[in-house]
This record gives sequence, structure tokens and C-alpha cells, in this order.
Amino acid sequence: MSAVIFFVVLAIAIAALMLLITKVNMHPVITLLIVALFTGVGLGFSGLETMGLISEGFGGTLKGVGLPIMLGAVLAMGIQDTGAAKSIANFFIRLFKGKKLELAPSLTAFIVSIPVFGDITTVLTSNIASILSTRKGISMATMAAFTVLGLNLTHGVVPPTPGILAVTEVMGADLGLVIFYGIIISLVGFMGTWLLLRRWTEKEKILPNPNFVKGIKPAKADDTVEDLLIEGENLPGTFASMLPILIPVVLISLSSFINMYVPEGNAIREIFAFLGDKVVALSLAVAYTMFLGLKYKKSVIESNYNATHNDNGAEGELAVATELENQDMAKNSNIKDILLNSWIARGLEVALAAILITGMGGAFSQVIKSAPAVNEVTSLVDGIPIPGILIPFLLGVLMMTAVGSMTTAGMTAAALVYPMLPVLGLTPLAATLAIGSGTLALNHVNNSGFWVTSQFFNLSTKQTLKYITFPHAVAAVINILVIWVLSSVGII
Ligand SMILES: O=C(O)[C@H](O)[C@@H](O)[C@H](O)[C@H](O)CO
Repeated sequence: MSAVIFFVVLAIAIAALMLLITKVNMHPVITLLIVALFTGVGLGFSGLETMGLISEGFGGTLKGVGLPIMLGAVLAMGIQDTGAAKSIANFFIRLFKGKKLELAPSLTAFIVSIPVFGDITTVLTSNIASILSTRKGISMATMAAFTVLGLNLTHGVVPPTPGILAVTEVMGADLGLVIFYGIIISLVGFMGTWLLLRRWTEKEKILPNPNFVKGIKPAKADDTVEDLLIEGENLPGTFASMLPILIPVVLISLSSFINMYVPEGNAIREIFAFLGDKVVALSLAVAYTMFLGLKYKKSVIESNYNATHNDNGAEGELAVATELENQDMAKNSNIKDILLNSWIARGLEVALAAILITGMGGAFSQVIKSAPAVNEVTSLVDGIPIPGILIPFLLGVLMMTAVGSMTTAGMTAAALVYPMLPVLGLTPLAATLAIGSGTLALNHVNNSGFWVTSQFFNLSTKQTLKYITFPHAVAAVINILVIWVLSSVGII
């Protein structure tokens, strides 16, 4: 089969994905399954062969990312219930002395979203952003632009978020190094965009969702930094709150560096190889968070109760909190059950879709990667007169534009890029980071997260396009420039 037919089949497949997901509103899991099947047949495999590839890709991907996705979701429940996200935000409020307050939810979102899925981080940080917006009169345009950027940068570029974790696996890049450089690059992308666009976002005054700010008053002239804090009392300390994220990040990255510099057979290397295994590192983080939950029993019981008994957003939460006090439910709830059962059950509910979408993304990738025409495509790419690093980036952009899920986009782009690596002259590390950055660029109306964002940050569609889509594109460009430099000088 010629490269031309390969591209035609692929273009039809991408168009079909786009149509079915966004127009027909079919669930991505089933869409990917159907499209993968037709793509396989279009690429010259028999139906049975294609099904074999689908199973292989599905299972192979979940072998690498299934447990981490589940553990990440359980971790998210812990971060939510213990109040860790609020405590991290308070740390930044104090750090910046009550100024530049959009950085508090933004950097919190950046950190929390390293292991936690982006949409969950949106829910966790939007009320912090709304409260600070009311207290200091900061427009929700500014709050949304940087909070959602912060969370999507690490959602897209820093594992162990499921999508980029799966891309890392497909590309065969070193996980610890993707985390390490992903954080650095994303931080530059974030700061660069913030410096460039901060003033511009301040021009339009947008108020927060009133449900999130009931009872919150604007700060008075003589209010101190302490008055700005989110629910000042009974939150874990900053370091204790960051540990659920630091544990996996440090252990996984450290094991990669030790692997590079310490000779084989050395006991330290063996120990860290184990501790830095993604499942071990995330399990340790979950175990730690459970101990934290034990210590902050009261807020855990209340938050878990709210999470399992209502779905009316902040308004409901307030009502339930009062009801909770009245019934003195806190005394009767069993903390052991919450930590060992409810957190897992809630985590699984959130993780299931991500697990299946990622697995199906892997199935689709497997079909494309296995097509014999891939070799011809690779040599064709060799002739394209643009720098190699732009190819994985642009494929990330293209796939995100088409399928509207950063996770699915990253995985499908990875399938296309992997066979091209030798001709592109890129390391798996550089290509992985470039794909992740590409998936940031066109976050628009076909992304479910786009609507979650507009709802939680109280933005109209036009405002979401202006303050989410555009800053994301700017950050993606900064990211790829940094990646380009680092890759040209041989650092990544
Ligand atoms: O599939 C995905 O990876 C997610 O759905 C993202 O695209 C989120 O929606 C985004 O993080 C929120 O803005």
C-alpha cells in the first residue's frame, strides 16, 4: 500500500473520529473501537487481524497505565478530602504576600494536576479561584486563563497524568526524565504566557459563579494576607499537602537519574528502581495520603459526605454541610471505611472512563503503527522541509483539533510519530514532550473539558475561546520553542 492511501485512510479515520465524537456525541471509547476496526481494514488487514491488533494495543497500553490511572484517581480523592489543594493555594497566597493572586490557584492547579486528571483539578481549583476573585476583585478572565493553563500544562506534558504517561510508554521514553523536563518546560510555558497575557486578561471584568462565593465578601483595605486565606483553620501544612504529589514525582525522577549515573548492580540503584516504579511510587503516595486523611478526619468525613451525597455543586455543598452539622453525622461516619473503601470506589468511578479511553487510544495506535505503509510514510516525512521537532508537535495539534481530548490526541499522535523517530532524528524524550505540548494548542469546543471550564469559571463560549483557547496556544508555542532549543543542544 502506498503512503498516499495510508494518508487517505488516516484522514478519513480522523474525520470519522471528529464527526462521531463531536457531532453524533458518541462516547470516545466506542468511537475509537469502531474507527480502529474500519481503519485496520482500510489499511489492508483482515477483520480478524484488526481485532487482534486492537486487543493487543488495548491490553498493552493498560499494562503500562491501568494501575497508575487508578492510583492517580484515588490520590485525587485524598487531595480533595484532606483540603491539600486549599493548603497549597494558601502557601502561594502567603508567598506572593496577597498580590498577583491568580498565581495561587494557577500554581496549585499546575502542581495538583501532575498526578490528577485535568478535569478533576478544574473542579478542585475553580472554587479557590472564585473566592479569591471576589475577595480581591480579580476578573475571572485572569483566574480562568492561568488556572486552566496551569492544570492543562501538567495534564498534557507531565506524567503520571494518564495521557502523557501512555504517550511516554508508546514512545519508549524514560518516565522520570519526561516528568523532570516536562515540569521545567511547562513552568517556562506558564510563566511566559502569564507575563505576556496577564494585563490583557485583566481588561474584561468577569464575575465568578455566584454559587461558589456565597457569603464571601470583598477584602477590606486593612485586611491582612492571613484574611485572604482559604478556610484558614484545620488544613494540613504546606509540605504535608504537597507530599501526595512530591512522593511520586521525586521517586520516579530520582530513579531515572540514579539509573543514568549509578552503575548497574549497585544496591542504591536496585532500591530506587523499585521505589521509582510508577505503581510503587503512586501506591506510596496513596498510603501517605490515607495517613494524612486519618489526621484530618473531620474534613475528610465532611468532604467525603458531600462528594457522595450531592451533585449540586457549591450550593449543594453548603446546604449539605449545614445539614451535616445538624445531624452530627461527622461523629457517626467511619473514617476507616472512607479511606479504605469510599476513596477507592470514588476514585474508580472517575478512573474508569480515563482507563478505557486510554486503552482504546492504545488500540487505535496499534492498528496504525502496524500498517506496513508506515515505513513509506516515514521516508516521506524525511523529505518535508521543516525541523523534525515540529512534526510531533503539529501532529499533537492536529489530533487535538480533531478529537477534542488531550488524552486521545496524544495517544493517536504518538502512534504516528513512533515509527518516524529515526528519520526525524529525535529522542523519544523530545518527541514525547513535543506531542504533549501540541495537545495543548487547540483546546476548543469539541473538548468536554472546554465546557467544564466555562461552567466552573463562569465564562461564556466566546470568553472561553478568548481566555482559555488563546492562552493555551501561546503556551504551546513557548513550550515547543523551549523543547526545540533543549533538543538542538542535545539536552533532551
Ligand atoms: O481527554 C482529556 O485529556 C481531557 O478531557 C482534557 O482534554 C480535559 O478536558 C482538559 O484537561 C480540561 O480543560
